[in-house]
Amino acid sequence: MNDTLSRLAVVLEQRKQASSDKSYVASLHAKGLNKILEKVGEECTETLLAAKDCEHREDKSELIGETADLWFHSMVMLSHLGLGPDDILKELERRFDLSGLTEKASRQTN
Ligand SMILES: N=c1c2ncn([C@@H]3O[C@H](COP(=O)(O)OP(=O)(O)OP(=O)(O)O)[C@@H](O)[C@H]3O)c2ncn1[C@@H]1O[C@H](COP(=O)(O)O)[C@@H](O)[C@H]1O
Repeated sequence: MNDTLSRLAVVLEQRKQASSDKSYVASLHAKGLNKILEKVGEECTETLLAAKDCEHREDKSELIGETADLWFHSMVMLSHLGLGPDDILKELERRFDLSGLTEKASRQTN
């Protein structure tokens, strides 16, 4: 697994036991799944707006920042539900070399 993702996953697990006053991640876990999903939704919208904004711009830093926020909050969501980046990476690995068009066609014949 990517080293940064795996290190972040370890920190997110540790933060389940941390105090909400000292940790943003702990405060999200304490507020519960609905709050976490609200943050994922917000970050998703902000990412879409940043992508649209930077389409014809050289500087893509805003999109990079918003996508990092989205990935981070998605990881908190997964961690809250007992999953981690390795579960998602395994699924992407399974799909490797499987054309999206072939996969779609196989669903339509079933
Ligand atoms: N990668 C991140 C990360 N990315 C974004 N954020 C926080 O996510 C929040 C994003 O919220 P918004 O942009 O919506 O801004 P906001 O208005 O402050 O948010 P709200 O008040 O609406 O919740 C900000 O507080 C950011 O600081 C992150 N907070 C933590 N991490 C990682 O998680 C680790 C543990 O963090 P703590 O639990 O805070 O120690 C850190 O060491 C980092 O590695």
